[in-house]
Amino acid sequence: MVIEENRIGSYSQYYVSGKSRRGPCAECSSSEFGCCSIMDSHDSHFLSRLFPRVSSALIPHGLLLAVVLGALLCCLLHFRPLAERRKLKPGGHQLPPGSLGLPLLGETLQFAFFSTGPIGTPLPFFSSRLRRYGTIFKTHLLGRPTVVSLDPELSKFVLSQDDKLVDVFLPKFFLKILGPTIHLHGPRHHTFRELANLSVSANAVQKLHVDTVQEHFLKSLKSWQQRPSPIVDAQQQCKEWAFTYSVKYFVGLEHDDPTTVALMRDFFILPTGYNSIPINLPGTRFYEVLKARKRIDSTLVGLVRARILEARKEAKDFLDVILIKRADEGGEYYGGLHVADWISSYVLAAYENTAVLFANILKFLSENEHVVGELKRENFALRKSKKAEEKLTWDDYRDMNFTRDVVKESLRLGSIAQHLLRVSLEDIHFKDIIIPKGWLLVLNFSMVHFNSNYYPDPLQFDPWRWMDSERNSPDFLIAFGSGSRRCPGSTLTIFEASVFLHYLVTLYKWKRVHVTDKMCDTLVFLDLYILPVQTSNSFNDYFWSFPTSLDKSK
Ligand code: HEM
Repeated sequence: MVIEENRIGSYSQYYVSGKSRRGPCAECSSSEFGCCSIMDSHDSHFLSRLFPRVSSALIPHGLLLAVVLGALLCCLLHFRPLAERRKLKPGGHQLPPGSLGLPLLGETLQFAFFSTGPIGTPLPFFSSRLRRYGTIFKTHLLGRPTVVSLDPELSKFVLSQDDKLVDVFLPKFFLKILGPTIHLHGPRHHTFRELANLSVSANAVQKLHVDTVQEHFLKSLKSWQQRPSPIVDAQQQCKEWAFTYSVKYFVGLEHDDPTTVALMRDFFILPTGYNSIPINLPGTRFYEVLKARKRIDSTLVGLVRARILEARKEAKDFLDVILIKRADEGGEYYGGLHVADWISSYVLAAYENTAVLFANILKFLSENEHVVGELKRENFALRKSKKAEEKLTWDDYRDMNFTRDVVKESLRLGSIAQHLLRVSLEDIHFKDIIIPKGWLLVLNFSMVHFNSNYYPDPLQFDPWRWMDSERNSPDFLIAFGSGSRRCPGSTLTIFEASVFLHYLVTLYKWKRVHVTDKMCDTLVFLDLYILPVQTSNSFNDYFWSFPTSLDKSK
């Protein structure tokens, strides 16, 4: 009988293979199966190294013993971190409570099946463990021992340690889909952030986006209205709106430019790769995704090269901002492919999340008539103070308090970035907890947003809760992450969504006719019945006054 070792990743699986029931011992060539010397004297034997003092009396029950020992080994290896915990106790730090699940697999399957659910509801994987273990627990996911944090303090602490105690965790195949920019460090990351400040910080939004966002919206809403059917696939339209606006301000392409259309087709293919099997063979989804990625890169590199030749002096879009900085500083970071990759990262980060936010807002509003009433009150009052075609100013936006609260509440209840993944580069000590080096950290925000200690009656869509000044701080909502990688697009996002609501409620009457909450974490698919408002000042022209046949289809 031989016990063999089979190492997979950092964890070990051991299995027992009987060479023969009554045959010679594979190690010492003794004639009896399970000879005593295996246990007692052959130091080179794997089992004897592990269990040098096992009594020879047990040996006649070799098979049983092998099974028991095998199981014991599995348990020992599986609970190896518990041993670490014992070692760590003297220092006063312990691993958090929780279960590491099955050997190797851990709780990855439970995570895959139960960490999705309809928008605005707690995810079962997290809520069941929250009940059992509290806001910080250990588990084993994606082949790694893991600590899950539903605790805002720990999550913010971890995010403040980016590039020091932790690093972003991304499966390798994600980098192939998203491009290397998503994983920048050090000076390259600083340059990337500086560019973000120049183009989407609060200052930049005031200077660069106030008019263009509105012009783009009005064009898009008009095109919704010109469709043959008044029923609009809101999810798709929001995606197209958010995408075409990103492409406009990042590289200056108009929404109907053939290059925009080609880029949009390819960008919309990329997210289908997140759940694909990463096998790059013709006919697989992953292969199609990588082909789309290549087409995007070559189109963007072409745009960058053409713009370099144009050499504009004044920045009209993000690409100009980059190229002016390139001319000032030069340097290795500004090669065509790097610049193209920065742009594609921005476009991806900007359009995907914004589109989901818009669709979520529409869903929540369609379920909360009283909120729409208050939104109309605030926005019609503002519209009344302006001439018919006059655009909103930044000051108008600052006055749209309730509208912004609707956006924040939608970010809270519909948590878009459900969790961020990090890996620990060193042992991390937080209060009495230790997170050992090499462990995965899952920082979940949706459960923080559902925590009644922070948000009374958390499942209720209640924009008024944001009127409370204590809660009204940007730190309280962690929809945009925290620390050095906190989303640079937060101001732009809230501005865009507020403007979207302003024009939607003042120029259109609309109603939800169909919605599907698929079993996926961040998407809601809904159709809207949308009509232009005849007289934009009419408060009574409320959006429920639709043909009865449509009312029934709700
Ligand atoms: C609803 C809208 C949005 C949500 C919920 C969102 C959420 C987030 C979160 C949570 C992060 C942090 C990722 C991490 O720490 O690993 C992030 C990063 C980022 N976001 Fe957003 N985002 C949104 C919109 C935007 C927009 C409009 C832009 C573009 C202008 C943008 C650009 C970025 C970029 C470039 C990063 C990477 C930052 C870095 O690595 O330093 N996001 N976003």
